[in-house]
Amino acid sequence: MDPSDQPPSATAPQAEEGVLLPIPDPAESARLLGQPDGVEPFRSGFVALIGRPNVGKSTLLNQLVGQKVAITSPIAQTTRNRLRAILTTPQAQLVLLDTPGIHKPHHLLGERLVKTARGAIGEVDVVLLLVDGSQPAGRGDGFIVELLRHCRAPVHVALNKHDLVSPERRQELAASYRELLAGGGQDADPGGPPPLDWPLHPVSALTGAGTSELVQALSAALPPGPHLYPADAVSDQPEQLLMAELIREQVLSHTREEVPHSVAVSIDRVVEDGPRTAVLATVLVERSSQKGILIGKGGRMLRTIGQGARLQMEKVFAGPVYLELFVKVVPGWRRSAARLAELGYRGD
Ligand SMILES: Nc1nc2c(ncn2[C@@H]2O[C@H](COP(=O)(O)OP(=O)(O)OP(=O)(O)O)[C@@H](O)[C@H]2O)c(=O)[nH]1
Repeated sequence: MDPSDQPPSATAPQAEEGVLLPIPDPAESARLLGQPDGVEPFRSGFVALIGRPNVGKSTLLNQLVGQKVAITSPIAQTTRNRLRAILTTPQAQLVLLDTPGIHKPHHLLGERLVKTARGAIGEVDVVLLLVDGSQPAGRGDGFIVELLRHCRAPVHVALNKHDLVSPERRQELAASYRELLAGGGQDADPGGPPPLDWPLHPVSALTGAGTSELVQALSAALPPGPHLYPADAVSDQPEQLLMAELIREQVLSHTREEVPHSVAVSIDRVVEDGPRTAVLATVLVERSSQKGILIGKGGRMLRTIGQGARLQMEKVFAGPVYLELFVKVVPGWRRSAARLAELGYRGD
């Protein structure tokens, strides 16, 4: 007999039946987590920080966790790796994913940055869209709003850099973002997508103004849940990655446009040498002219970079650091997928 004629066995999966999952009920979750009645449950979860380059994502992360976990720079596209910063309050634990600014990719590294940012949106409990609130809403903001329109997680919008704006102008700027979310205000196409009611939060990542209200709103949007990391953790980033980022930050702040986008740092060795940590690292550039700039006259530039990075490392790792820096020319490293993967710039 043809096996396909046989009746299905009792244990065979019944594909057509499907499974009905219960809709999450916060009160029920709180009860299961052992929360007494009337007490707000502890909440925890993942928050993706999304925004155009240079809107202040790294500055906000550092401000929220109260210490340096991400590098910042006035040059766009500083953030390359997805970083988890952890913020624990008495009410909640927020695990924040820093994502590279969303922009149009120009080369392989650019494509990976965008892919990492898009990937983060699908995996989180809340999305925080950060915009430069010192400027009216523009087309770039519209692009990201459309990207986020169908995301499953609730979206909150932080209007950053409010310290740069006079109180009168703030209303005007906030209105431009409200209009963007509403679908273009009076000119809106009646058949267009429905308006979005994402909450707006004015903040200054630089001064910290408005950030505690923002944390409260984000915490309330998380599901009830336990601590995901120890309460005193601020980052799950491997130490060596942070060391490399601190060196890259110094390169970005001491050199001009000729160098920044073509620089990567690899940490070659870390040795615990008594009370101090010895770090050997290589700065990779694409052209020998860039190597010349980085080393500087009589090695002066490299010394300045090394000194700055060492001081930052000593702050972050709370102890003396000995840092030795090398510079190496690797032509076209930005375009080489294998080299990117080796340096930890993952596309997945
Ligand atoms: N005045 C002011 N400047 C800010 C604020 N937040 C960030 N900045 C500045 O804006 C610049 C960019 O900040 P970053 O935090 O590096 O921006 P980012 O969004 O992480 O940038 P990418 O890594 O390119 O995606 C830096 O010069 C910051 O000092 C703010 O609230 N007020």
